[in-house]
Amino acid sequence: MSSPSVWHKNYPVAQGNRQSPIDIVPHQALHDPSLGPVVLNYDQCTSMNITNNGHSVVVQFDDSDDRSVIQGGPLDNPYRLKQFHFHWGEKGCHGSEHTVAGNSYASELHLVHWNAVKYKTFGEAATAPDGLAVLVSLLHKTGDDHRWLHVITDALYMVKFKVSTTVNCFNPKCLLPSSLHYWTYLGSLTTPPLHESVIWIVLREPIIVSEKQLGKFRMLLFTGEEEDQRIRMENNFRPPQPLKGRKVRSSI
Ligand SMILES: NS(=O)(=O)c1ccc(O)c(NC(=O)NCCc2ccccn2)c1
Ligand SMILES: [Zn+2]
Repeated sequence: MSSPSVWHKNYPVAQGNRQSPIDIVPHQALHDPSLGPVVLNYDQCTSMNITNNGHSVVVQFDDSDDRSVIQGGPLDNPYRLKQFHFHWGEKGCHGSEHTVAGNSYASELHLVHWNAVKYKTFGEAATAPDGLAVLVSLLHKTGDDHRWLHVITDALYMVKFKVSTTVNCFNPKCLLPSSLHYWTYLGSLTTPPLHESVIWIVLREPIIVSEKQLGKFRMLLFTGEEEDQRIRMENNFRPPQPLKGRKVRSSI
């Protein structure tokens, strides 16, 4: 598992001008009245499987048509939902990738979408400046269980190693906060290949999850069943990157 500090050796774009994540400073964000609400049209049944890919746990969706899309807000086209995944720490309130006024959260959910109007495949979109849109939900650890996150955390024991299992009819809308107020800025993938192709939409309101639910993410392994070394999957987050003059806009 290579660490973020050495990524620039193989991926020079790691030191580029629109890298993610960033620290969001709310009072420095520009309120842009032209920014409308984000609209989520997620079809109930396009989820397919949940996979431990050795870097995170990913729920993949059928993106062969426009049944599950995000549109509006900063987006000029509808973007198709392809997958969602999480980033988390090893304890406490560290583990999110984006921070807010220097404060990090215990975990962060990324809902990854691609611009299927302008590009033929996800791979092509992933290298285009307006190719991807990632919707972010910050996970705040307090006490109570999140009533829907357990659907995911209860499946994690099945993907402890680098394997996949099916997940039917999971609508990720249930993992979002009640308010869809957001900050938005132009950035990149937060893992190699770090392509600068992401329009980031970070929801302001965190969702509340429990220590128990977070603990289930931390029992995942980076390693496969056949490997003799067992390395716990934790701290799979990149720290905030330089803003390099970018403006963060807010929807309210
Ligand atoms: N974290 S993120 O920016 O939302 C994001 C979204 C879609 C992606 O394909 C990726 N990156 C990704 O899949 N990279 C290939 C697998 C990988 C993941 C982590 C480290 C090294 N390689 C990141
Ligand atoms: Zn991510």
